[in-house]
Amino acid sequence: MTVTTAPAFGDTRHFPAEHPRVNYGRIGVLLVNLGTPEATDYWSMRRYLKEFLSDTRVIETNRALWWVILNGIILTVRPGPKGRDYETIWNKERNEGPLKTITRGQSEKLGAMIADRDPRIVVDWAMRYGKPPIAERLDALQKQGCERILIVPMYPQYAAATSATVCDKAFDALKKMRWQPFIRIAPNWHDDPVYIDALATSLEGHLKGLDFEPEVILASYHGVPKSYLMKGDPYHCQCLKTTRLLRDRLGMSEEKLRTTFQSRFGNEEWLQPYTDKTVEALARGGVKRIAVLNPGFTADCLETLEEIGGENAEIFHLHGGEKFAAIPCLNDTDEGMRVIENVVRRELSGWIAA
Ligand SMILES: C=CC1=C(C)c2cc3[nH]c(cc4nc(cc5[nH]c(cc1n2)c(C)c5CCC(=O)O)C(CCC(=O)O)=C4C)c(C)c3C=C
Ligand SMILES: [Fe+2]
Ligand SMILES: [Fe+2]
Repeated sequence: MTVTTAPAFGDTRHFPAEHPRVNYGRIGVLLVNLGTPEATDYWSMRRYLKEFLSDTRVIETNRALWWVILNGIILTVRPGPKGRDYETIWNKERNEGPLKTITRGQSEKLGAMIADRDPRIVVDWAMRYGKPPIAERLDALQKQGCERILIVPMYPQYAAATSATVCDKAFDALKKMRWQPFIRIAPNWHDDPVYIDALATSLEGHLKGLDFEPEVILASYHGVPKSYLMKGDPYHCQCLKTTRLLRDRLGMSEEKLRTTFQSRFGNEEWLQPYTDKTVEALARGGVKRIAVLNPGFTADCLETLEEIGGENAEIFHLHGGEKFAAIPCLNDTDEGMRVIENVVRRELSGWIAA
């Protein structure tokens, strides 16, 4: 049969009967965040931590030595207490971590926001560790006819331990595909004016809702070992730039809005100043009121809700601080969605009409 006009997506009328049915003509967008355990019990926590901490992009320590430390100590000692931490933030209604609930929400809202733009676009989401895995969602997008897929690592600042490992995993999956979709990777957006504006609007809104004015505001980012910076990872500089642009946008001084790094792991030196040590020093130094925001996290999770809203609030109060506010992440709020939509629309250019 001769095809005279381009078929609509999924239109298989022109396939000879003996050909397999193949969908085509669609464009996929895959939001990928870090991942979260499936449950808070010891074995679920252990499975999650094992997958996460076996990633050579996350832990760059000598393989043989790390295998002994991971299997001999960490996977025995850490799952129990960390599972109890997850319990405190768990979404009981959906029986999942908040990172998953929020990422799903972002994907659904983005789908609705760009459907009007081009009906060929399909939006989906995946997790680098745990479920749903990247390979499964890439496969599902391809089965729906996505010949082109934009992968969006959900990190405003690039780090090999986060953004690059998403790409590694996606390309591992592509290696097994006969008809590979064409792939684009969305770049990080640490200095995008839409992102800086969203952070500023969100922060101003939350500050207005407080019954106090913070003397100091910490922009706390997830840390990485200092050695990663020395090997050329741009993460540290991108975090500092985000805070600087936010400070400029809000007209705040360097004393008032400061960068810190949290979630230190192991004995190596990580990026400094450390959030917990800064919170303690501020309280000890007589500062009574602080707020902490997490510009590097696109979704609230253990590290923001429990570590900042729980642990660090406790440290502050324990050392004489009085008022502590943990500012929520952008999540799937209007401001947060504006940031994601802006990145996605820009990176789809050339694939969809301007
Ligand atoms: C040990 C090495 C780790 C590096 C390097 C690291 C970098 C890094 N992580 C995030 C974002 C998140 N990390 C989260 C949890 C988490 N991170 C580590 C370790 C490293 N992270 C561990 C072991 C854990 C699990 C909890 C624990 O055992 O302490 C999360 C939260 C996930 C959730 O389910 O809520 C996020 C998000 C970034 C952005 C980053 C480097 C830039
Ligand atoms: Fe982490
Ligand atoms: Fe730097």
